[in-house]
Amino acid sequence: MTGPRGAGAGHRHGRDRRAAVVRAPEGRARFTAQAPAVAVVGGGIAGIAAATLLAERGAHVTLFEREEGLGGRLAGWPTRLADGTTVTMSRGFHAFFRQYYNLRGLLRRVDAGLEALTALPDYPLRHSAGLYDSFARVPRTPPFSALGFVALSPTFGARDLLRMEPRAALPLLDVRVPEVYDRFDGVSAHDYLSRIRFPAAAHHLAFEVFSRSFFADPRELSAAELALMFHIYFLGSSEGLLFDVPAEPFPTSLWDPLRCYLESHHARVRTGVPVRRAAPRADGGVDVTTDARTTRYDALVLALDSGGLRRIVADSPELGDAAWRARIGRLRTAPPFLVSRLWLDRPVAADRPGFLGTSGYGPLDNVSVLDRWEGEAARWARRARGSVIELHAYAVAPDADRAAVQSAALRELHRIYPETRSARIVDERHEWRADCPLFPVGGYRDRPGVRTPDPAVTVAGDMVRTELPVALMERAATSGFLAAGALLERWGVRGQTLWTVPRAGRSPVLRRLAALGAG
Ligand SMILES: Cc1cc2nc3c(=O)[nH]c(=O)nc-3n(C[C@H](O)[C@H](O)[C@H](O)COP(=O)(O)OP(=O)(O)OC[C@H]3O[C@@H](n4cnc5c(N)ncnc54)[C@H](O)[C@@H]3O)c2cc1C
Repeated sequence: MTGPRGAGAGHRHGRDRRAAVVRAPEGRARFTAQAPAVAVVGGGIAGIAAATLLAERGAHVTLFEREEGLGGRLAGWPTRLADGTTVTMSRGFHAFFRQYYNLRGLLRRVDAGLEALTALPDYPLRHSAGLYDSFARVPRTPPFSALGFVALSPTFGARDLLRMEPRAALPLLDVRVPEVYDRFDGVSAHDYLSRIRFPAAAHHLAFEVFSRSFFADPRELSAAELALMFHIYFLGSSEGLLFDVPAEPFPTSLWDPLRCYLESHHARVRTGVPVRRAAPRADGGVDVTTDARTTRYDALVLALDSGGLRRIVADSPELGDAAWRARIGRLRTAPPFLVSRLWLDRPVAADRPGFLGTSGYGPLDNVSVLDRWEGEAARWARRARGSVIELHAYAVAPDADRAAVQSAALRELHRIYPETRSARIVDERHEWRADCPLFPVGGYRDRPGVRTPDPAVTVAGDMVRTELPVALMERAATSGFLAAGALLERWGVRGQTLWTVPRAGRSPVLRRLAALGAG
């Protein structure tokens, strides 16, 4: 299925010459007569990707989203501040990495030059013990990226390097999906890193930040997910750890244009409409039930967060088979997380980066200065002569006192950017949610693939097994295209050409080294 870039493979949009193309099975360009009706449930990235491809091919698509707006975890909604301004609240900072080829392909449908995205120049990390790491000067092409990071990072001293257990680290040089799960899904990220004897400071700084970005404590996270992440973002791709962020709030930059695009392809977008149940029909179709009615569709894409998928499957006793239903029932959701946004009456120091990953600062995982990159926040900050700050705290204990966590995050902000101590909070919003998937040790076998026992029903979302090296938003987009493609294939219509970072270690030298580790 994969091969080098070639005719019909689509454009390679990144800089990595080894990025892999995944061609869809051959088929008609689109439906002509008698196009099927398809329901897509869930209006996050996965559902939007699936609905987009199906609608482009001429299917009659209805996209159901429970919330009032599209975007799922990247939805935005208006909120009125104490000073009378209406702004857009969201869960804020999301890094759109350069190796997110399929997500970028989705966005290019409405923004060919990706002008709605703006680059952040660095990904600095700071530890409370005083260590500071930066990826800005690190070369982007492996293995120089890893070597450069080690050479430039104050977290790797010569003594640390000598203590490391290189043999245990070698498999990181040749990560393949799904083999990485066979090998490492039974080990926690924490135990694996301890085995490598990663220098404690680097462990805290780089890996804890990474692992917590998966909303999990490293003691719970599968080492396979961590190894995969290492491959995608670091050793397996020459795009580097560079990323972009939307230059305006998510609805303006992303969802409003994509909704128009869907509607221009005759898709019906039904926001504020939760789907309650689905039931297979004897004629091969599926009945989809909302609070108002039950409607027959020829096929169904379930593009939900893991809790939403569990709920619908639990309430739809005829869907799939017993084994599949049991696996869905075992899917887990990561602990709650907090996104706090503060509108302050004074600016932060001019040299503060737009985004800073943090470690060792209590519950705080990162700090964004939103007005550095989001137009709406920048306009508010200019008018108020202030700043807009966002704090993220992931993997919070479910029974934690939430007000205390919010106060602790603010105290840590004061430590990191002391000039904020004297700032007055003009207004603040605190979003507590728990809708990210958890990838626990040994959990891979339970995660659903795109296909289900019922050929008329497919699944998409960032918890789905795609057998490709993709994660987070890119897994959502990729699985959405694959879920739509699996339906199109049945009807002899072509799916989406996809791209991924290389599907194995990049160079023969690294692969040979990795083979030593396997011995
Ligand atoms: C704070 C935060 C920061 C993040 N940062 C990054 C980052 O920097 N980089 C990155 O790549 N990823 C990041 N992520 C992860 C990213 O947000 C997700 O991977 C991605 O948005 C998942 O998309 P999805 O479509 O799979 O799921 P979702 O966005 O959760 O979409 C599922 C949709 O289904 C809807 N739904 C549920 N039940 C029903 C129902 N019964 N009927 C109808 N609709 C229903 C939900 O309302 C939701 O809109 C971050 C996530 C969070 C929360």
